[in-house]
Amino acid sequence: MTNLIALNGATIAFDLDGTLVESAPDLIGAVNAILITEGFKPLAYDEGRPFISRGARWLLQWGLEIAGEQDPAARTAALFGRFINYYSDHIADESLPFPGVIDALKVLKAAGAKLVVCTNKPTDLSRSLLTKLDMAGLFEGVVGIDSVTAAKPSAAHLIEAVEAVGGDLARTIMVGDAGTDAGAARAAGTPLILVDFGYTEIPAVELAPDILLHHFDDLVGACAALLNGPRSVNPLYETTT
Ligand SMILES: O=C(O)COP(=O)(O)O
Ligand SMILES: [Mg+2]
Repeated sequence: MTNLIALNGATIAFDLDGTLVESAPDLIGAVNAILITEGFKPLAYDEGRPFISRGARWLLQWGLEIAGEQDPAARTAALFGRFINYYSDHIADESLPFPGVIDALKVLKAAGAKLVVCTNKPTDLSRSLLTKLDMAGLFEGVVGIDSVTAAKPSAAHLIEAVEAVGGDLARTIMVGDAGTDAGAARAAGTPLILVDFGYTEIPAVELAPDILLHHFDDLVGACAALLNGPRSVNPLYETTT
């Protein structure tokens, strides 16, 4: 594949869980490790995956609730530290980058775009996951929930992530999988690309992205179209396969 494309001055901000990385197996695996040691039935994969964008604490509480715990909030508070320790030790046992994402990120970077991770996962866990998957070097910054004044869907998260890498909000695109990402992009006034294979209760198409992505092979073209406008895409973007 050959791509001739200019994205100098652009910043592409990426959600992590469900967008860059299929992290559901290890997140749900960690919930289940805790549930099982506490004598509860495990959470079925399909009962957990759509809700991951609500965060790990919510997922653990959900697992406890549907297993029959009478006071899931209090039990979650008691077990959350152990859950995080377990997850941290198993963060990349089964998690994998989504197909085509690494090649797409390399092309965007080579074209001059700054890449930043804008995630509601804590920054240290995000860095650890990306390092273990050999993806950390692709990003100029990793901005987790603990590194910002307000998390997605607040605009502040996206704005501060762009600032962290010296980017320009007016030349930024948000790429995500869920309502939190859509909310941040809309609030910050940036274009929005959503993948349709991530973790969301509301189908991505119903969140009205500017572009709905079915595969990362289409990411570079989508970014070029949004940043350069349809008329300038053809001369700048050339693909031969
Ligand atoms: O772990 C979470 O809370 C969700 O993370 P995300 O923002 O990368 O999807
Ligand atoms: Mg996500």
